[in-house]
Amino acid sequence: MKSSLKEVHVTDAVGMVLAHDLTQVLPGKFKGPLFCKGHVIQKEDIEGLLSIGKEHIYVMELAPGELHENEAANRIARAAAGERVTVTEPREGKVNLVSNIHGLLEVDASRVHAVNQVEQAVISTLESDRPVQEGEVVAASRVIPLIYPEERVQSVEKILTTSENPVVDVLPYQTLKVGVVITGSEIIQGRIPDRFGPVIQEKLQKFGSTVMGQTLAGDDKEMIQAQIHSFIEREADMVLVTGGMSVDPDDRTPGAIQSLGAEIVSYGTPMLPGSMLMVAYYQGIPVLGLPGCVIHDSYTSFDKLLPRILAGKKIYREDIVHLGYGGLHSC
Ligand SMILES: Nc1nc2c(c(=O)[nH]1)N[C@H]1C(S)=C(S)[C@@H](COP(=O)(O)OP(=O)(O)OC[C@H]3O[C@@H](n4cnc5c(N)ncnc54)[C@H](O)[C@@H]3O)O[C@H]1N2
Ligand code: MOO
Repeated sequence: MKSSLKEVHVTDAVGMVLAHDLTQVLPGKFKGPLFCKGHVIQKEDIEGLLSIGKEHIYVMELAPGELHENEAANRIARAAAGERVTVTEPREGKVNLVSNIHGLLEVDASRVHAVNQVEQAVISTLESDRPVQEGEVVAASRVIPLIYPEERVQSVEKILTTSENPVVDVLPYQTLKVGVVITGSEIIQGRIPDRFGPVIQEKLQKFGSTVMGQTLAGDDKEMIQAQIHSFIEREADMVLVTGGMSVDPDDRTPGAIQSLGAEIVSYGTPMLPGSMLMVAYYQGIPVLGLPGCVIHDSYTSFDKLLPRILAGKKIYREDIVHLGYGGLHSC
């Protein structure tokens, strides 16, 4: 590095980079750093420096082509952030990316990996496709040394901006009208009360969507199909069919969805619980078969996929395949 030290009067030092830690000594009370090496001197620091007798300090002069860690981290964060993400002020060389909304985090993992290949550049994120809250820190950037070559920041910026899609953004949830078809002879005959409806209602409400209606179909394939059709005619944005997803002769849900002529993305997922889930699209509308475990397991493949669907993403076979790795929650 070509940076050098220069002695300056503190009143001329605003915006300059402190070259070493500055210790404050309050006899009998405190001894410790007032400012650390690398601190960028602010106007409001001057009085504190003068009050401990520091009229002159050593500052670090950056040579052309060198950046202070704060500026480097800031440039990386800005190049990564999408429109629903706010970049915070640098603190100790780290910049946070904060979600502006309650939504689904979208991270391009391949570009994150590529940035982290650049020597001593860091971008760290939460996992993609995860629900995040407004104000939640979703990613952070930094560089390792105090002084960092600008050309490396330029390489990072190039990687981050290779596509017009940002590397880190948050998708808002859409408000969907959801039709619910409850299967099971024990429910339609009133032998046991329905427990699926309230669970679904609560799960949808968390993301701002609503149940437009709920019907009972027993274990009758034609009735299940007719009720799915009826919801779609009434402009449902999604239909959920509950129960009857397993291998017993009375489990009619997969067959009913299949013989509608729906595009079946998957019957079965490699996530436990929730392995008996079906994801299909009929006339472009998501139709899901929900296995019994959704009632009693708090986190299943349905909970994993629902936020994606509500954020307007289509579920592909590859998304289902990827549920297995890290997808063992219980069995
Ligand atoms: N031989 C196999 N058996 C099972 C398998 C398998 O692969 N091979 N998979 C197991 C898994 S995993 C699950 S999950 C369940 C899937 O169950 P279903 O979706 O078929 O659920 P049902 O049989 O319809 O119901 C299970 C249980 O929950 C009660 N239920 C269902 N709906 C409601 C409702 N709306 N309200 C209240 N209670 C409801 C139902 O009465 C049953 O007691 O299959 C495993 N078996
Ligand atoms: O679909 Mo069962 O789906 O894992 O508990």
